[in-house]
Amino acid sequence: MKRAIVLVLDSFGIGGAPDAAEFGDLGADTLGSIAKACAQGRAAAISPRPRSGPLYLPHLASLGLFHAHVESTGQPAAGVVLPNTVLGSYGHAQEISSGKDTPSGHWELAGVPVLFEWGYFLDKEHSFPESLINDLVTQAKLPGILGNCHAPGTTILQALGDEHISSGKPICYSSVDSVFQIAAHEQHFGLARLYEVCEVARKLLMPYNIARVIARPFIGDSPENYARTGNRRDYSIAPPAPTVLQKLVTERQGQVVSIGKIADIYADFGITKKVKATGTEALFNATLAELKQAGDNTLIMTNFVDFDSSFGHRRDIAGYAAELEAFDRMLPELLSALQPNDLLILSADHGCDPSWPGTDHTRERVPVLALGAGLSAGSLGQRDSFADIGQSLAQYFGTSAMDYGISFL
Ligand SMILES: O=P(O)(O)O[C@H]1O[C@H](CO)[C@@H](O)[C@H]1O
Ligand SMILES: [Mn+2]
Ligand SMILES: [Mn+2]
Repeated sequence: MKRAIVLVLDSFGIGGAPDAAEFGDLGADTLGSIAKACAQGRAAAISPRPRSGPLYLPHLASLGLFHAHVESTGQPAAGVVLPNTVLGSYGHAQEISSGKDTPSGHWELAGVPVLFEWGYFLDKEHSFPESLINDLVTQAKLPGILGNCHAPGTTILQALGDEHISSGKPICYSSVDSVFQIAAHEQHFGLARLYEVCEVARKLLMPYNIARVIARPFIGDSPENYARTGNRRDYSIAPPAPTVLQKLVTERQGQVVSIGKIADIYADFGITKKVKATGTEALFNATLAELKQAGDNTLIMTNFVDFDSSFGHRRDIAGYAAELEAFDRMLPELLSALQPNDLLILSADHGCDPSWPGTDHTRERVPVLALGAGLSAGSLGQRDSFADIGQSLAQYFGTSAMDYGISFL
């Protein structure tokens, strides 16, 4: 029986990208920076997850996480003792896609790097062309829009949430990513209405080559308590070539189970079942439940978005550390549910170093932690593309080969 589980810890980079300087990210290292802050006593948290002291990830360590990090950066993570033996194969992968965004990272993981340039809204103010705004206002029957700038998604709610509610104008914003994000209140504006507006925007943005429109619904009644909800929805374009997910479905009649926002990121291509869940525990439990009932030729792929959206972009080092430690505590249950021929892969789609200036992603290598399917314990070394994961999955499931990547199986 062939079953693979791919866990994408969104934004969990391990430094060391050879082209980091081109992105202004030389020295960015999500894991290393978190470990350093923890070792220096700068990452204590009280709520929602109390933590203090050195970063404690014993199960990820036994899968080779810190070994991979040392090989990626040449620096041991602060305050961490490397285990003498590891259970699985570990390596670090660099990205060949042009961007450090979520679709690029995920598509490359699935064997399809993004070698073209996305469109971007580069201006930090007045970011969107007037004709685009006019078309959106007309076609989606809006009284206008707010925002029209680069912004972190939480602070823009504090600034414009009240005006949004009183005017009925959605809040449109972007970042260094190829995104058009639309925030609107779930009750006052309406969730279904927000999704409709996003669909109109998705069509209008096709000529601009924008990777994603993102619906950012929120709740609350004042700037102090406006909060985004789990009803976020990402509208991606189709991957530029068939991913390993699609090949598994079409060539092997396999099943691909999306947990969290995976289906959104692949624009539903190659997905046979979608499971939504909000929060790291719920995503993890959904993964476990799917694993327990998965049959032959099944790929379960989960995106753990909170690392990125709740902690990385928020530059919340203690929160990121606490979330990693919580994830680590969940791992044994998954490891014990694996059957001998199952293939487990843990990786990430880009970095988002919470100690880095600004609030954007950081260009980094990602961990490749793999267990099962006859892999022996030890280093997989440097992987020249995230696509090595896609190629390995192609080999494992016996699909035709991907155009990119070298299998580590
Ligand atoms: O600040 P928020 O809304 O979380 O936005 C972040 O999320 C988007 C997708 O990763 C990026 O554009 C980034 O800026
Ligand atoms: Mn991401
Ligand atoms: Mn992000």
